[in-house]
Amino acid sequence: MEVMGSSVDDVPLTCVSIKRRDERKTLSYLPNRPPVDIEFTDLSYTVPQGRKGKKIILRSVSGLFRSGQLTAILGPSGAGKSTLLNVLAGYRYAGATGSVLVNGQPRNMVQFQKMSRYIMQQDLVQPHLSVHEAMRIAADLKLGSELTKKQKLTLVDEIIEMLLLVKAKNTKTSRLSGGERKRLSIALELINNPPVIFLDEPTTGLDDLSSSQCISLLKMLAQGGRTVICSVHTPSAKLFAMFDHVYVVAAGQCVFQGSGADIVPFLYTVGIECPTHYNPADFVIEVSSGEYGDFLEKMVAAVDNGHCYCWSQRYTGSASHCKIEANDPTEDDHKLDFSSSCWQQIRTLTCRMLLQMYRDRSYLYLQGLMYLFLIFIIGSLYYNMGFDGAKQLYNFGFCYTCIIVFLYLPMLPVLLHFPSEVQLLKREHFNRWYSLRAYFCALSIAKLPLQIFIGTVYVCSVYWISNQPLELARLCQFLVICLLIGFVSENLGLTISSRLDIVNSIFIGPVLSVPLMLFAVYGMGAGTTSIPIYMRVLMCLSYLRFGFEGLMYAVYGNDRSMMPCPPEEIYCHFRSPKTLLLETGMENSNIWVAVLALTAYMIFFKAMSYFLLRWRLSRHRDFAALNYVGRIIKTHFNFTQQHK
Ligand SMILES: Nc1ncnc2c1ncn2[C@@H]1O[C@H](COP(=O)(O)OP(=O)(O)OP(=O)(O)O)[C@@H](O)[C@H]1O
Repeated sequence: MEVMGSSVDDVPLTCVSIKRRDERKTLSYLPNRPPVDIEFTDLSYTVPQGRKGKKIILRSVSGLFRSGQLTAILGPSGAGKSTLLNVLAGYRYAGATGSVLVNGQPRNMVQFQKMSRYIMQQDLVQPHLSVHEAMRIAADLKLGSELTKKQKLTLVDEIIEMLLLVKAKNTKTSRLSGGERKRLSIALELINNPPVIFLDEPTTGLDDLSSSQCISLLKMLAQGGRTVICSVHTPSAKLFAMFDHVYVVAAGQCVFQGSGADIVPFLYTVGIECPTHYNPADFVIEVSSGEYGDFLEKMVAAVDNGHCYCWSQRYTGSASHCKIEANDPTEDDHKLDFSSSCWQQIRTLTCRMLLQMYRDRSYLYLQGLMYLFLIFIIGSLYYNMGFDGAKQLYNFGFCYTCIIVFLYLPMLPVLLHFPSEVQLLKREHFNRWYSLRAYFCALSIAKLPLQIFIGTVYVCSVYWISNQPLELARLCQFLVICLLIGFVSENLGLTISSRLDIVNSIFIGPVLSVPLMLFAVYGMGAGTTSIPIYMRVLMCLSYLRFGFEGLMYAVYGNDRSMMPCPPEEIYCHFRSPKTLLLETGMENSNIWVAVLALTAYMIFFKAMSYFLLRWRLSRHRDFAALNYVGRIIKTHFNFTQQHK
C-alpha cells in the first residue's frame, strides 16, 4: 500500500460529490444567536483506574470547530470520540486538562452550557406524550413568556415540518421509529435555537435513508450558522461527502483534521494509497486502527495532533499549520438564561407529570388493584377485631401491618421508576430545559394527589372493616400518620434511587427496610430501662417507630374507654387500652411527637435526595467528598456497572 515519491496531485479522489437541495429554511420567532467557534488546545482526559492508576483517554489533542460547518468526529471504536464530545460539550470535564476557547475566549462553562445542546446517543424522550405534546411542553419550558402561546405553536409546527415529523405529529413517543425518535430529539433541542449542537452518533441504529435524512438536516442546521459537531461510526461515502469538516481520532490522538476530500491526499502523503472506489471514511478508520501497518505516529505528526486546523493538499510537509482565525468574542451577546421563571417551570413540569401519570393507565390500574387486594386481605384477617377486648394483640398486629403497607407501597414504585427517569432528567437538565429546584418541586407536587387519594381510600376501608373506634378525630389521626409514613417512605425511595440504578435500588431499598421494621418494634414490652442507650438511639432512627407510636395513640390513646369482651372469655387482659399501651412501652406516646418526627424525616429525606441528585447532575468537583465515596461504592459494592 505504501506509495513513495508520487505527487499529491496524482492521487485519485474517491469522495462522492453530491448535489444537495437547498434546504435552508427560516423559522419564525426563533431568537437570533451569534456564531460560535470552538477551539481546543492540548486537551487531555484521564480517568482514575484501580487504586492509584490512571487511564489516559485523550492525549493532548487540539482542533477548531467552526460555526456554519457540519463537523464529523470519526475514528475506530474506543478511539475517544464520545469522550472528546463529552469534554467539549462540558458533559464530563473533571479530569480534563488543556484549554477550550469559545470565540477566542476561555470557555466559561456556565455561559457555554447556555449556548450549547448535547444530543446523546440514546434517544431518551418523555414517555406517554405525543410528538406535538412533547414539543409544546418543551417550548413552554424553554421559551417561557418570551413568545405568546400562538407564536410558540407556530414555531413548534414549523420545526415539526422542517424535521419531517408531520405524519408522526400525534404519535406517542414510545411508538416512533428510530429515525423519527432521533429527529424528535433534535427537534426538541432546536426550540430555542442553540448556536452549538453536539450529537453523539446520531446515525447509529438508523437505516441508510434515515441516516441520510438526519445528516442532511444537520447540514441544513449548520448552514443556518450553527456549529454542529457529531461523532459518527463509519459513514457511507454519500454521508461522508456531506460533512464540511472531518476530525479523525485514533488512540486518543488526532490523526487528521480538515475537509473530507483531503483525506485521500493526506493519506498519500503519509505513505498509504486509498484504493479507487473505496470509501475514504472507511479507509481512514482502517488505517487509524492499524490494519495496514503502523501509520499512527506519522499521521499524528502530519497534523501536529490537531494543531493543524485544516490539513489541505496545498500544504504538504508535516505539521503544516493552516490556522484559521476564530470569530470575534461574542460571549456577552449570549443572553441565554432560562426564559421561563421558576414558577412557570414548576407549573409546566407538574402538568407534564400529571398528564403522564394519567396516560399510564395500566400502572394506575395495577396500583389500584394492589391496594384493593390489600384491603381485601387485611380486612379479612383483622375483620371486626378493633372493638373486641380479647383481640387487642391481633389489633396491635393490624397497626403494624398498616405501617408495613405504607413503607413498601409508596417506596417500591419509586425504586423501579426513578432511576430511568433520572436519565431523562440528566439530559433535560444538562440542556437547560429547567432548574433542578423546579423539577424537584414539580415531582413533589405531582405525586401528592394520587398518594393522598389512594392512601385515604385504603385507610378508611381497613379502619372501618376492622372496626376501629368510629370517632372522626381518631380516624383523622390514623390517616395522617399513615400518609406521613407513606411520604417518608417515598422520599427514602427517592434518596436511594437518585444515586443508584434500578438493580441496586431495588436491592438496597428492601434491605434497608428490614432494620427499620425491626427497630419499629424492638424492645416492646421490655421497658425502657433495660434497653441500652445506643439501642434506644437506633430505635429513634427508625421513622416507622414514630409512626407506630402515632397509630397506637390514635387507636388507644386519649383516654379511650374500656372495650367490651365476649361473654365466653374468662379473662380479657387488654380490654383496657391503657394496659396495652403500658405493656408495649407506649404509654407516653403522643400524636404531635409522631407527626413532628415523621415530618422531620420527610424533610430530611427530601433534602437528601435533592442533594444526591445535584451531585449526580454536577459535572465538576463541587462534591469532592461525595465523589470519593461514590467512587468507592461503585468500585467495590456496585452490583451492576451499567449506570454512569
Ligand atoms: N470512565 C471510564 N473509565 C475507564 N475507561 C473509560 C471510561 N470512559 C471511557 N473509557 C475508555 O476510553 C476509551 C474511549 O472511549 P469512547 O467512548 O470515547 O470511545 P469511542 O471512540 O466513542 O468508541 P465507540 O465508537 O465504540 O463508541 C475506550 O477504550 C473506553 O473503554
